[in-house]
Amino acid sequence: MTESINNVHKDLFINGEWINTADYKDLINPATGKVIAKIAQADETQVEDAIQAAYDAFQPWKSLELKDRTQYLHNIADLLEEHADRLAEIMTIEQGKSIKESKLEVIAGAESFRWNAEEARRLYGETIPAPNDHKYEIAYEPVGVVGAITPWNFPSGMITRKIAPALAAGNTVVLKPSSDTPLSALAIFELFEQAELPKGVANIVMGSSKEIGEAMTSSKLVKKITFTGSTPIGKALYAQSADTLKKMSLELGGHAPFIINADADIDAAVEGLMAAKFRNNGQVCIAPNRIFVHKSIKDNVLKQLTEKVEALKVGNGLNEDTNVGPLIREDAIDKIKKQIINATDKGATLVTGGHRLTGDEYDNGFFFQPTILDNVNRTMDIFYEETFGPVIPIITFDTLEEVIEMANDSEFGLASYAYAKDSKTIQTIATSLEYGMVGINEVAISNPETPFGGVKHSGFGRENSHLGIKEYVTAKFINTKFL
Ligand SMILES: NC(=O)C1=CN([C@@H]2O[C@H](COP(=O)(O)OP(=O)(O)OC[C@H]3O[C@@H](n4cnc5c(N)ncnc54)[C@H](O)[C@@H]3O)[C@@H](O)[C@H]2O)C=CC1
Ligand SMILES: O=C(O)[C@H](O)CS(=O)(=O)O
Repeated sequence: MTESINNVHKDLFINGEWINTADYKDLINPATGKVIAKIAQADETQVEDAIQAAYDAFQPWKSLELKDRTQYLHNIADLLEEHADRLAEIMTIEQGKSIKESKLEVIAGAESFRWNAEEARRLYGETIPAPNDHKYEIAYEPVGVVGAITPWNFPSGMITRKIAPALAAGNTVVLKPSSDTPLSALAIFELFEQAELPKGVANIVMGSSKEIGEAMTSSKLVKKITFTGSTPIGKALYAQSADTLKKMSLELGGHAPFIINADADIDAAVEGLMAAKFRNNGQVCIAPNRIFVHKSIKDNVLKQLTEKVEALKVGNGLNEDTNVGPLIREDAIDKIKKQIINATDKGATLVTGGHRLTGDEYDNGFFFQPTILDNVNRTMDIFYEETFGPVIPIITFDTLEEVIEMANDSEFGLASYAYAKDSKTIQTIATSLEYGMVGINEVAISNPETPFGGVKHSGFGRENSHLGIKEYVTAKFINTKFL
């Protein structure tokens, strides 16, 4: 286990060189609570060096012939696939998720590099009808240096879905990965080095989030910030970027409603809910967080769900039979416990779970029982706060109008789901939900081909798909008069 961790670089990668620092910070394995590595912490000058390196690399990278530029991305995709087992092990050790999920995430990252390499070749400009002696054109041009700040819940996927389109469109990047999961990012950068990506095209700095965030947002050289993480930090970065007027993509919190209508296929709904809710132990911004069940089918749904939840195997993600790993940190357990206590104090029923798992089997890891709460209502914090953990709150409803109103009663607007059969009901739900994504009788809503992103306080901008790469270009209008 320690070999894969020991062999990863722990330093900054700036202008094609591994750079050490004066300060190194402990990294914890959430399944054991033990220190597994010491990670370089950049000082202010080193962050500026990374931004400058990306700036210097921009013109040559942007000017490469497209087939040459995209070949680098194809090579990176090959390397990600080749090293998927090692990258997955590193991810599970630092983040906790099951090894199967980690491997799928790395493979999806390779797919992201391939998709964007292909899509870069279709970043066609446009011509607009113009007078005979004029030509009106739109050309899509890369924005320049991109500052990317990523979270810990998808330590590899969040990086690949940002860096792949940025590089494909001709930009250069400075990445600040989450301080909870830097090793997956560093292992990816080792592959960039192996792919002989030109110096400065991709740089990585770890250190104080606040200081690096401030350096990126205040820099005149950085033209775009792409961020995935919590809504308060997203808002802070938005405000900080006002002075330099950066282009931004913000993929923030979610609080997905999951509606099970009276006519739903209950087996399919329960299966979809289990898959979406317990992926990465609920630490997913598109995880179902408020489960609205029609009162006529509640008992049946609850029975099936309880059996499945109680059968989940919680443990170290490295064990092949683990379904659900630990939470990321101690404070994640505190947040969930607080929501559960608040809900039960106000009348919710604890159907199963509700407690931290301790004892030899769980080391000193951050393990929590998969939990179901019944009789949840709007007086409870869990109705409005993002949970980011293995808790299923059940809320019953009577009419379609009532459930749509409740589902939309959230400051968030990222993902939403509904299970129903009647086509008019489906149409009403799909058009009425105020969310960036709606899954109908389906929970797989994140693919390289399809747009991912939210509305309201879940942020703006889209990742993946033909829209995702457009977030990394500007549209230039060229008006030529022929003399
Ligand atoms: N949308 C999503 O996928 C995510 C949502 N969250 C939500 O946020 C809650 C808290 O999780 P955290 O890890 O604390 O999220 P966070 O928003 O603090 O962390 C996300 C990233 O932002 C960085 N960051 C933190 N403060 C910053 C600052 N002042 N300037 C620049 N970068 C900064 C972090 O180092 C990390 O790289 C979770 O419980 C969950 O509700 C967290 C992670 C991902
Ligand atoms: O939590 C997220 O940011 C996403 O849900 C990850 S994924 O579902 O697109 O893989």
